[in-house]
Order: sequence, then C-alpha cells, then structure tokens
Amino acid sequence: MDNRETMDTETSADTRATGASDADATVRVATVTLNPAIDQTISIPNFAAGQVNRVEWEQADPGGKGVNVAAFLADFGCAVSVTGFLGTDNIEIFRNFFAEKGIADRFVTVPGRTRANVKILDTPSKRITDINLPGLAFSAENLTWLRGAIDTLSIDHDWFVLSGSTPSGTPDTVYADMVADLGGRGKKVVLDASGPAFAQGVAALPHAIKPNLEELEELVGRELPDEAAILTAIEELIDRGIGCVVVSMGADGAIFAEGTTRLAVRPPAVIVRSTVGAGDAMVAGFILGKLRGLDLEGCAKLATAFSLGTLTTVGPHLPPPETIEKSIGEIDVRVIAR
Ligand SMILES: Nc1ncnc2c1ncn2[C@@H]1O[C@H](COP(=O)(O)OP(=O)(O)O)[C@@H](O)[C@H]1O
Ligand SMILES: O=P(O)(O)OC[C@H]1O[C@](O)(COP(=O)(O)O)[C@@H](O)[C@@H]1O
Repeated sequence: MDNRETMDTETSADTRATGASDADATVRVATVTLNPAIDQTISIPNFAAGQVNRVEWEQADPGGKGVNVAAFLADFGCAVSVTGFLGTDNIEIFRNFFAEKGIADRFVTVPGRTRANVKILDTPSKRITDINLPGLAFSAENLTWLRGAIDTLSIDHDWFVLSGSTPSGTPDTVYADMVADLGGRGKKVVLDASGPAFAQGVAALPHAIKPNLEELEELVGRELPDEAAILTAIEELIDRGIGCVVVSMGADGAIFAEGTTRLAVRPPAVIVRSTVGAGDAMVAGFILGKLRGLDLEGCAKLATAFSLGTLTTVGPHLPPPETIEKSIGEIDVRVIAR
C-alpha cells in the first residue's frame, strides 16, 4: 500500500461514517512509545494512604500511551504499527496482546524489564491513583536502532503518534528530533507527552498536540484558571505554527482548536470504571476522524466518544463501534469561534 493510495482511501465519501469500515484497514498509523508500561490495576475499597490496604482484585494490561493509542485504533479496524522500546524479560504480555489485536510489532527490544505502573482504583469513589515508574533506560545505540525502525515505518505510514514520558537519561531533544525528521518527510505527527521533552517537541512544530490541562500549564509555565486563560494559551501555540491543539480536561471535556475554529466539547455524565487511557483514546479517535476526512467538529466528537468508550473498561479496549456511534449523539459541542 503506498501513501497516495492511503490518502485516496481516507477521503472517499464512504469512509466518512463514524462506524468501522473496511477502508480503516488500509490506513497506516504508527505509534512510538519510548516508555511503555504494564498497567497493574489494583482495586482497593476505601483506599487510604499511610494505612494497610487490602486488594479486592487486580488486573495486568499492556499499556503506555502509544500502545494504548494503537490498541484503540486496532479495535476500530485500523491498520496500525507500534514501535519504541520494550524490555526482553517481560515481553510476552505485549507480544500476545499485539497478536490478539492484529497490531504490527516493530518494537526495539532492550535488556531488562519494562516498567509496571500501578493504578489504584478506589471503590466506591472510582478515583484512580497513578503510580508511574521511571522506566527502562536505553542506550544511544538502542536509539539509533529506533530511528532506523521509524525510518522504515515512514515508507508506508502517514501518521505518527509520539507519546508518553521518556525514561530518565533520555535526551530532552528526543521528540524534537523525531518531529523535525518526520515533518520533513511530510508525515503528520501527533505529540502527547509532558516535561522538557514535550516542550522541545512542541517547539519543533508537530501537526497536532494533546496536552491535558496540567500538561498545558506546565508547557506555558503558568496556571490557566478558566476557559479564557486556556484559549489564550492555545492561541499562542497556534500562532507558533501548531496545526491543531486539543486540551483535555477530564470530566469537563476538551477544547479543540484548528485554524480559526475553537470548539468546547462536553461529554455526558457517565459511569466510570477506569479513567486510565482516556487521553490516549481521545488521540486515537481524533486521528481516525482526520483519516476519515471529518471536519474538526466530527473529529472532536469521535475523539470524545472514544474517550468515553474506554471509561467503561479496565485495560486498553473499546466497546463495539455501534456503542461509540451511539454516544456521539450525547456529546455537546459549543462553538467558541468558527
Ligand atoms: N470522569 C470523566 N467523565 C467523563 N469523561 C471523561 C472523564 N474523564 C475523562 N473523560 C474523557 O476523556 C478525555 C481525556 O481525559 P483526560 O483525563 O483529560 O486525559 P488524560 O488521560 O490525557 O489526562 C476527556 O476530555 C473526556 O472526554
Ligand atoms: O508515559 P507516562 O506519562 O508515564 O504515562 C504512562 C501511563 O499512561 C497511560 O498510557 C494512560 O494514559 P492516559 O490516561 O493519559 O490516556 C498508561 O497506560 C500508562 O501507565
């Protein structure tokens, strides 16, 4: 499948519906996860820090931002490849997962164990406490191999998602270099990260970014107490040359900005099982909307519907397309500017 063929498929009218279609299988998206994780969810009724807590049930899922984005796209029938770094010592859970979902595995393997991140799920509050470990360091040689893997993927992939934290010791320029390189090849790059590597990556002008509110505040170096302040920060980023800025705000929804359009999207009140992966699902739904040629409002709704879909499960899975489609009708979009 060459790139031109893919783009033709993306814009054809019959791919503009919101449900899964055969055309999705021809879309080539690659995700890059420098710091994947096994998400170890433990359910603790009335969790209390500083006390003895008893675990009711536990579940281990492959995770990390790019792994989740790929899983959600694969659930919707998209052709997707994954790369980044995985430790050899506990790689089986990832290999099995990629095989089950039909995800093309292009990970570079490194010695050691991929980190396990602990997600404490409190009942009945449903609050999640995230304990994210630093992750597995990689060498300069490993990074060279990863660049080679990305080079190869760029032959037949049009969209690249660079997401998640970077293990300690990673140069802060890592995302910026990838954004510049892939952008120079005409690829669409979506960046969703945090800290200095995110800031430098943003400076290299990816096509789209999806910080949550906290990450946006960190990026612009000030608190953003209300919508006006968030919009000012978004304006600065769009003026710098970022094509599309999506700021997610948990239960308060998200603001989507592209060109001169600004949309505030609010999800309905939902019963939440786990919020882990909600941001990643939003990225996946947004990209799928773009690939289907939807306008910003359509992309915003699909992105929000994906995020809602994953709230009902523990682990990186979406409900069936009909459920996602149904929830689109319950999403409120307020046009701030058009
Ligand atoms: N409690 C919730 N109720 C309804 N929607 C939610 C809730 N938490 C997250 N979402 C949905 O998921 C999206 C991304 O969640 P958010 O927590 O902002 O991302 P991240 O996981 O990147 O921090 C939100 O914009 C919203 O659409
Ligand atoms: O790379 P980071 O920032 O430590 O985040 C990794 C964690 O984020 C997740 O990808 C979930 O992310 P979101 O809740 O933001 O969508 C988990 O699977 C993983 O444990």
